[in-house]
Amino acid sequence: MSEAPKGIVATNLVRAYSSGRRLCGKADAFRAVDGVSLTIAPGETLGIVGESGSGKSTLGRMIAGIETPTSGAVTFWDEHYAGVGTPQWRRQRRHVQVVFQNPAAVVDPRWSIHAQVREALTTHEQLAPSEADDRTQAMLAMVGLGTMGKRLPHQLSGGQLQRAVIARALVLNPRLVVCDEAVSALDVSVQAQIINMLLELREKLNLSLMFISHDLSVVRHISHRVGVMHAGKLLEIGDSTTLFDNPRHDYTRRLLAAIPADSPRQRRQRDMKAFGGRGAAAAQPEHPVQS
Ligand SMILES: Nc1ncnc2c1ncn2[C@@H]1O[C@H](COP(=O)(O)OP(=O)(O)OP(=O)(O)O)[C@@H](O)[C@H]1O
Repeated sequence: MSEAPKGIVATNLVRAYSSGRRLCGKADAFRAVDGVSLTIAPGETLGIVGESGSGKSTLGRMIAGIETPTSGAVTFWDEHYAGVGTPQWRRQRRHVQVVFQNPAAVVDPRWSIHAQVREALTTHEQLAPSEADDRTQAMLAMVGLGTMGKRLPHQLSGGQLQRAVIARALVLNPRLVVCDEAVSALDVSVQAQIINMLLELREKLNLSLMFISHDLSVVRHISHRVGVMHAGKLLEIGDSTTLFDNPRHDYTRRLLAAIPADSPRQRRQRDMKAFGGRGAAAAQPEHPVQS
């Protein structure tokens, strides 16, 4: 019997940047990410929270393989990331996709969304034109844009455009999607629709998700486990319910204090209303990894 897939394993990741100052004649460096180790299992959603500047996006970029760590390593289903730009890296890139906050910034305003999703697919796979069209259409239908493929980006709402960007990421059948503030720019009701769609697709495609967000209630809702970043370090990481109900660290308690204080019942009602009653509990990861 083959061994169970291992997902993502990050070990002691450090990313140092120059602070722009010189100390005793030497360039001074600070660590945006400072010794972070974590795992994400197949099918698991790991939420990452922390104040602005705590290193969440830098960590996400290293996990996605688009930023090279100063030290430490990421293995992706047992393979180390190859150097950025190498042929091996290009092969690995299709398995990990990133969805950022502003969809308008990452689409080509002159191309229809069908053309953009199709192009992502045909860049990585040699397909007969009709098969490329069929798979593109099926993916657009999966994100609720089945009738909108011919539209240009400016003919879509912000939420529809983010769906198109998600379709472009998922058409390659990635194993991991890093969502960096992926719903933060959207209206609350549209956020809930996109989150519900991600939850459905996560189950359908057995996706691993790294979900970086300032919005703790969304993170709580979508994540199996949550990590708290502060000044480049992972202060604590654990099961979502335990971390939110019983944080170990003072900093986490202060961060959680920013969530509107409502009772568990009110919270459930709010979640039911916004998310149709589904959440992290709806699907357990295939191979949960304990940190
Ligand atoms: N390319 C870079 N060069 C220099 N410093 C950088 C670079 N990228 C990020 N930083 C710095 O690293 C630190 C962490 O940044 P990062 O964007 O990872 O934080 P964040 O937690 O995602 O913040 P936010 O929630 O505001 O997006 C910040 O102090 C930032 O200014």
